[in-house]
Amino acid sequence: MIEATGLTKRYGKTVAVDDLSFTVAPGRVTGFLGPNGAGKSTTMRMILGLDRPTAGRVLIDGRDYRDLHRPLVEIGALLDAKWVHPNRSGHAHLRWLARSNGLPARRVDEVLDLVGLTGPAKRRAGGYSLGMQQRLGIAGALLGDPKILLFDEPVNGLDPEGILWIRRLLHRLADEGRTVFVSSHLLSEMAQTAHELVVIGKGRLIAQTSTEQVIRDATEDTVRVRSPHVDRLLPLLTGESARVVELDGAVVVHGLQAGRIGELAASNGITLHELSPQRGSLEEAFMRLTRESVEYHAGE
Ligand SMILES: Nc1ncnc2c1ncn2[C@@H]1O[C@H](COP(=O)(O)OP(=O)(O)OP(=O)(O)O)[C@@H](O)[C@H]1O
Repeated sequence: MIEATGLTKRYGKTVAVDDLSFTVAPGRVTGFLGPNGAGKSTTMRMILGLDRPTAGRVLIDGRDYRDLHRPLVEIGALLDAKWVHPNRSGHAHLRWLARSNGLPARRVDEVLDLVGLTGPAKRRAGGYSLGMQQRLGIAGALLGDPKILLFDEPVNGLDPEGILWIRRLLHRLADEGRTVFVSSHLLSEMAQTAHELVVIGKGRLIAQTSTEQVIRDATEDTVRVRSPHVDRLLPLLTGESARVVELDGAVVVHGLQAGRIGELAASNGITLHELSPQRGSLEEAFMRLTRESVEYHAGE
């Protein structure tokens, strides 16, 4: 469990994190979302004791990071996959990490196997692809078999197979009862990966709830309808106070359920070629929620 209370970080006049309170529960994947500069990395650094809060605090299973006796056993993190000496092999990097944290050497082979990096482990890390670097970073986070895991942009630059692999890994870690906190700008991926979301903008909390609820609250479900008799259908829909927008030869209906539209069509002998409920996306929800918090809009 991660608990942030009134967490605040100022750099001179910049308020990077502003009175932020949230909790990250075990057994779930919690996504950490926010526009560029929202304060996600700063928050993660404070969780890991790499930055000292100006005010407020963040606790890891009830304790401050600085009070953890063997941090890697309690909390593992991937903050920057490039944080590896380029001339060291992946294996040597992990062995050094294990030794400096009092972890057994056999754990190195275990985590290399877990992330599928056993083959190239003896090659110099400077020659690793981005995907291999991410896997090595994740191996480092898993080294101490911690109950809490933090991943900052783990799918950054990965190919579809790598992204799918990360999604499955995060789900497995959560299923094992771990606390998994992960930031990403890939919203379609987060919609499939995260059970819960913490959304911030300009350092402040915008939403903390389930991914489904975030989408439901910030978007409107619509129904897409195609019919050869649109002219007869439209007055029936607007007669029930629905709002209709014609788009690409179809009608997008706001404010009326698919079932009711089907009933109206059937009882009036109107043929339908399509009747498909459309769910709002996390992208739409995110845009709406963070509209006020984006520092720079395109075209400015
Ligand atoms: N060491 C620092 N000194 C001064 N300002 C900083 C420092 N680190 C971060 N900031 C500022 O704090 C704010 C939050 O930055 P942060 O990197 O935490 O955001 P982020 O949500 O991780 O952004 P991104 O999605 O672009 O990675 C930004 O305005 C940034 O410029």
